[in-house]
Amino acid sequence: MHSQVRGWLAHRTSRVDQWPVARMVEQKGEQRVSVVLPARDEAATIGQIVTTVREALVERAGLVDEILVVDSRSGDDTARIAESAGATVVHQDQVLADMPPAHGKGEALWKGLAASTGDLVVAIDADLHDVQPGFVSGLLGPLLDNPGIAFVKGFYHRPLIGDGVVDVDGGGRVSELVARPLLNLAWPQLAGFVQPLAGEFAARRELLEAIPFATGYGVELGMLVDVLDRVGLDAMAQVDLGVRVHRHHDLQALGRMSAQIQLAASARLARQGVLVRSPETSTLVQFRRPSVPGVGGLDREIVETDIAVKDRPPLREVLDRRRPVAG
Ligand SMILES: O=c1ccn([C@@H]2O[C@H](COP(=O)(O)OP(=O)(O)O[C@H]3O[C@H](CO)[C@@H](O)[C@H](O)[C@H]3O)[C@@H](O)[C@H]2O)c(=O)[nH]1
Ligand SMILES: O=C(O)[C@H](O)COP(=O)(O)O
Repeated sequence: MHSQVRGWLAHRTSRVDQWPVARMVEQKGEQRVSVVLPARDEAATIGQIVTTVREALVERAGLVDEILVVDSRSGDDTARIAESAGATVVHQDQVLADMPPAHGKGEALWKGLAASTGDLVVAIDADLHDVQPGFVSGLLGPLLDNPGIAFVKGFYHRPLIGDGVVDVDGGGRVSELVARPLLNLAWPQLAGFVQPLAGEFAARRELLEAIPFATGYGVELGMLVDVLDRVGLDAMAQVDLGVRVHRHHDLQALGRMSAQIQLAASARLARQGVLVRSPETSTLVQFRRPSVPGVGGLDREIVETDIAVKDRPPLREVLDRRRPVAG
């Protein structure tokens, strides 16, 4: 491991219990905090997450000022449940609605940044079971404690849960098989992040508004690379949040997620001059067991998926272009 990374790990890694809510409230002062939850078809979990954050951190502690759920084209009751649990809900395509729409988690997060108002923004995935208030206060800890920190990523143990069997550290398959090897190869300064794809992070608004956002599932890896580029490793930190349990996707869906992450990485490698060019789209060919026996030598169904990840520009540039010119 790079010696800079070893030093960073020692100085910029902390645990959730080092950041008690009461102290965070004192250190918050006049700053405003938004919790943003991108959510697509999360009716099963969104109500519980919003209720936990609202009761513990908005009403009891006063640490959080705004809970914003970005409904990312859900086909279920996500928006209604989130609203009844006390969140403000915006629909992804209705924020900056005059811009051509884009898809996926990164788009939802970018729209969430545009629609929220906090000086500090905390993002939490909406498919989590058993979210604790410490997820939010822990992520805020390093930001509130040290003005030199601009970005904080969560990490945790990740069980893989299936059919009554629990593999205590078997989760995070895309993180282990795609993101980590890619980061170690191309951006070894980021090798100290225990969960590079964690959807749980916090940052200062001015930083988030200054970087591009990859749409889709490229957003987490793209953000780590862009934040490193903008503020350097010493302004980044990570916090151990304990254990995180979420809904698992099947292997084919994880393959499509991986393809989006690779595209976001390749766009950044091209921007940094490492690759000569990066494709804007690609096709992922996957093979599936057919429901009826296949014909000829290939006993598989061929599934082709268009993979497209584009970068939303830094939000600040978009907002500045819209500001009325004085005089
Ligand atoms: O079109 C979409 C797809 C997902 N989501 C939301 O994004 C979050 C994470 O999506 P999910 O499908 O649950 O991703 P994971 O399987 O948990 O994937 C991991 O890896 C992804 C790729 O890096 C990260 O974006 C995730 O945050 C991280 O948890 C959830 O709240 C989703 O509802 C959207 O808002 N819009
Ligand atoms: O973050 C990841 O690596 C993917 O979301 C896969 O997670 P899982 O292996 O826990 O389903």
